[in-house]
Formats: sequence, C-alpha cells, structure tokens
Amino acid sequence: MIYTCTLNPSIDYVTRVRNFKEGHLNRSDSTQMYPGGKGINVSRVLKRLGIESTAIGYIGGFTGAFIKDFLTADEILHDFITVSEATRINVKLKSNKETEINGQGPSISDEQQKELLDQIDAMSEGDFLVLAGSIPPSMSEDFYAKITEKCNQKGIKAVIDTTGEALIKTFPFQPFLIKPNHHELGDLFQVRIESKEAAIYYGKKLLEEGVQNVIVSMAGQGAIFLNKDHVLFANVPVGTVKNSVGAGDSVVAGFLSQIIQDGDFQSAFQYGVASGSATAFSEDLCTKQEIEALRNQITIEKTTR
Ligand SMILES: Nc1ncnc2c1ncn2[C@@H]1O[C@H](COP(=O)(O)OP(=O)(O)OP(=O)(O)O)[C@@H](O)[C@H]1O
Ligand SMILES: O=P(O)(O)OC[C@@]1(O)O[C@H](CO)[C@@H](O)[C@@H]1O
Repeated sequence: MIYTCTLNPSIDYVTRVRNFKEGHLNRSDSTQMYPGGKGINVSRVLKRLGIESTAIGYIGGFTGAFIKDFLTADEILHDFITVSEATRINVKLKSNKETEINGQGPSISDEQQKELLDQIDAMSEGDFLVLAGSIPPSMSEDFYAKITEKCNQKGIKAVIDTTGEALIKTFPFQPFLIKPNHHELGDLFQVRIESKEAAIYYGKKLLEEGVQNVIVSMAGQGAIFLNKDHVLFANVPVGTVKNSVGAGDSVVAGFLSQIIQDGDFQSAFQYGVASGSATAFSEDLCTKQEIEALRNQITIEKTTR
C-alpha cells in the first residue's frame, strides 16, 4: 500500500483575477476549491493513474469535512485523525503572477502526534509512505525524522518532500526518495544552484548523507535523478505554464506510480517529470492522458558529472 501523510492539509482556494491591483477591490473572474496539501495531491494524482493509496494526517472543522467529502467522492481512501480546530485555507491568487498565502493550520496535541506514530507502527514492510508538506507550527521539526526512523526499522520506503531542517534530520534514516527543487537544494547548503552541474554536485552530497534516491526538479530547466547507480538528466517539454500548484507533488506521484510496477528508475523518472509538466500545463492536477501525451517528449540523458 502507498500511504500519503499530510500533517497540514488545506483547502486550496484558487482565484483568478485579471490585472490584480494590490490595495484595491479586485473582482475574481473564476474561483475553484480543491483539497490540498502535498500528500493529498500525491494521492489525487495516483488515483488518476489508477493506483490506490491511503491519505493520512490531521483534519478538522468544516474545511476538513470538505476535504474528506471530496476524497470520498473521488474514491480515494483516507484515515485522518480529527483535530478540534479547522483545517487551513490556502489562497492561490492567479493573475499576471501567481501569489500564494498559506495558512498556519490547527494545533496538534501530543496525544494526536502519538496516534499518528501508532498508525505508522501498523504499516507493513514494503509499504511506501509519502511525507509531504510543511510541519504545523505546534509540532517539532524532527517529526518527519521520527517517522523516517520508524520506516527504516520496519522496511517501509519513506518519500520526503519538505524543506530545511525537517528534511535534513531525516537523512540518517535513509529515506527512499526526496524531491527538492533546485532552490530548496541550494538552501540546504546555503548556496545558489543555477546549473545542472551544481544540482548534480549537491545532489551527490545528499546520497553521501544516506538518501537512497534524489530527484532535483529545476522547473523549466529540467530535472536530475541520482542514486548510487545512476545520474540522469531529463529535459522538460515546452508548453504554457498555467498552474504550478501541485507540479512537484505530481512528479512524486508519477515516479511512484511506475517504480512500484517494475522498479525501473529511468522510466519512473521520465514519467515523474511528464506528470509534473502535465500539471504545470493544466488548470488542476494532471490526468493520465495528459501525462502520456508528454512522456515521449522527455529525453533521459545519462551523465556522470
Ligand atoms: N516551465 C516549465 N515547463 C515545463 N515543465 C515545468 C515548468 N515548470 C515546472 N514544470 C514541471 O513541474 C515540475 C516541478 O516543478 P518545480 O521544479 O518548480 O518543483 P516544485 O517547486 O516542487 O513545484 P511546486 O510548484 O509544486 O512547488 C518540474 O519537474 C516539471 O516537470
Ligand atoms: O504549506 P505547505 O505544506 O508547505 O504547502 C502546502 C501547499 O502549498 O502545497 C501544495 C502544492 O504543492 C498545495 O496544495 C498546498 O496549498
């Protein structure tokens, strides 16, 4: 089973405003609401690829009910822990530029944290657990590390998509996959990463620290995959970017959808990048058809630099 864990889910309130003017009354041209949070996005894309997963994490209030109802209607399994405060609403303002305002989210008690760790104890060897998104302010920064340690002991493959110390602290427990973008990778080493060579150089350092597989996405500049046997570079297809929300999550989902089938890293990487671009080129998350249409436009180059 694939589990996706979103500690701080959201309703993504997407509003489109032509020529948004700061400090004025602006009227929206269109508005949509989606269940959001990185793990939930991974579950939604997996579902579109015909792959079952169970979404876990914390959810509360009317906003949490919206998310649960949406996932239930889409036949996505979920097993959230209910908290008393409402799940956050994240505003995604689309105008000449994309602007995001992400909420803080509810506070999570020590008991509720223990409940989630118990859920992980009940998972089985060979399961995948995607830990994606920010850690709520009421929780300790090492919460993902605690979970990754459990995964390491139990033979569960941990996939981590987060940033900074929360990510760094997981490395000693050998996460199966991490997916920083090039800015996030640079932040880990306090450098700016502008080239594929630099992304490879710093990506290799993550392998030395214990990470098993690394995807560094570089938005329109392509992506790198590294593990002990491969260093691969993928171009991205040319197209009009309509929406970057969830593009990184789609890379993770696309990659997982393939790796669980045949374990082939090269084709999983290609499919992951196609999924990211398919989301970037559409209004919502990508569909299987959109991914398949882009897949062959992505060339994988083997490199050792
Ligand atoms: N300009 C672009 N052209 C083609 N594909 C793109 C473009 N920008 C993003 N993508 C696709 O989206 C993927 C993820 O993009 P990015 O590197 O910005 O990651 P991210 O910051 O994690 O994404 P997110 O916007 O979800 O936070 C890329 O690997 C690529 O497949
Ligand atoms: O605040 P976090 O947890 O870092 O990110 C949350 C979020 O921006 O990430 C997803 C896109 O990747 C959105 O669905 C969601 O609103």
